[in-house]
Amino acid sequence: IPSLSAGSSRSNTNVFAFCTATPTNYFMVFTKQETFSLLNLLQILDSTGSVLQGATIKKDGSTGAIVVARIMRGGAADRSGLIHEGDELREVNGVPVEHKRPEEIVPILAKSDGAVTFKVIPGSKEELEAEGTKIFVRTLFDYNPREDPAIPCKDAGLEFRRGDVLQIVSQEDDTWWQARRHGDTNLRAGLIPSRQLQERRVALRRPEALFHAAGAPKPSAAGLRRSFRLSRKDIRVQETQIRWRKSQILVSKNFPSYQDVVPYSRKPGEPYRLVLLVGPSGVGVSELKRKLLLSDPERFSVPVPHTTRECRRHERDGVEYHFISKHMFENHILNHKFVEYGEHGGHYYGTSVDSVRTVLAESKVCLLDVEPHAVKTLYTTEFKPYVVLVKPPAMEQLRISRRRARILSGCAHVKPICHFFFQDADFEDMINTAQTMENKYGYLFEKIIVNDDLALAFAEIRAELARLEKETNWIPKTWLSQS
Ligand SMILES: Nc1ncnc2c1ncn2[C@@H]1O[C@H](COP(=O)(O)OP(=O)(O)OP(=O)(O)O)[C@@H](O)[C@H]1O
Repeated sequence: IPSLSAGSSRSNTNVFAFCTATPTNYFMVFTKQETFSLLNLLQILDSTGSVLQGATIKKDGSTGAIVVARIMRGGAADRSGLIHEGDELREVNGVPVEHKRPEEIVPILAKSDGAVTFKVIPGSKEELEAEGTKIFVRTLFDYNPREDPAIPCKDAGLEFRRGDVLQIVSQEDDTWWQARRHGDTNLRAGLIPSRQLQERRVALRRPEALFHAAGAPKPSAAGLRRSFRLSRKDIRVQETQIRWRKSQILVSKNFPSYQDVVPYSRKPGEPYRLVLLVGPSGVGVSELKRKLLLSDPERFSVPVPHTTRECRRHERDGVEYHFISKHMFENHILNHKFVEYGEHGGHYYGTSVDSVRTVLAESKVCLLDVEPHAVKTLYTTEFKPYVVLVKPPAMEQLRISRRRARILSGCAHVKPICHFFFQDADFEDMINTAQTMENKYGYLFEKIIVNDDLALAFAEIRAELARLEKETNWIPKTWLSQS
């Protein structure tokens, strides 16, 4: 029997039968058309006995006909090229299905012994060519089709974890897209909720961040930062807390579900991506940063902060700090030169955008810990920030791991003062703040690290940063348009 291309199978010639084999040993047989060109009898066999693999059916609301709702990209039905979305099923194994519901048809298919015969009227809808148009997204939520009551077919769903990169292979349906996990050897696509569906679903739920806002603005004992040198150290604590209060109430109206991404590989000589560490006060951001710096000072560095305080005898301008006048500092503020700035003990401290550029120009990986609202300033093509959220573990683990840890408060330039052990209230505050950060800024975080055991958290972040240099990165598509 001559092997025909999939496209020619839909021609209306008087084909009696043909057979084609795919790598999965999948066969299609067309028999003689019964009436005229549009009515085909299609027999599908496959070696595993599963039939119509990779397609879903539905009852057409207006005509009552059973139609093929979706062809899963890369699945057996898709590869056959013989059955298409919109095709009408008239018979299955000789049983008329016109007035049946889809759930009544499934048992007929299940009873089949390896081969099933369909009588199909090809639909008029032409398949949109998805080939060649590669759309990639980073997922911003976990999805399990088994737990989704709305999905039309749980078996056709694609499970994913937050942060996975998916290739979207079909967006023809407004509510259910088809996607493949990037790098997955399984070519068959799965159903995922479309952006529109997911964002509408989340918006309809009560936003958790709003929920937390009710009891949120509780000043934290761990609220003070130590310095600007090796940690975020406090920057106008009170103002930050006020800002947080507002931001918790003004929860974003958007709940991004997928972020459009494109592959990116750093070219030799190009600066490294800026590494931004974000996390609630006391969670261990400074500790992780300090460990990274100590582990490889040739590779990692931090920007030199600015201050208006006096230079001490052992200090050198441009090493510990850039010492500048109050007038100049305020000028820099007005000219938006700082990523973050604050006041402590009557002096200003701040990290300038230029000091970040200086580190990157030295071909080092620049580590910077910032409040989440400051990330947006650096979320540009120039810096291509890799943003990590450091989260606390659950209360029980916090109590155990921080048994001997002390809250570090004060300022490094006054010598770190560390006196208080963490209390449950500090842990609660840490957990709530991390949750609020995730709710509000989740789409910015490329990696979330839970800092339970310090050694493990450090090993994880170090491995992640090493991976970043070796593997293809996925950066927001918007950064391309900026350049
Ligand atoms: N996983 C951990 N296990 C035990 N102790 C930890 C862990 N992570 C951090 N710590 C300790 O918790 C305290 C606070 O950590 P750190 O100063 O790094 O927090 P931070 O996130 O930088 O907050 P801040 O900027 O307010 O100082 C320190 O004493 C640190 O040694």
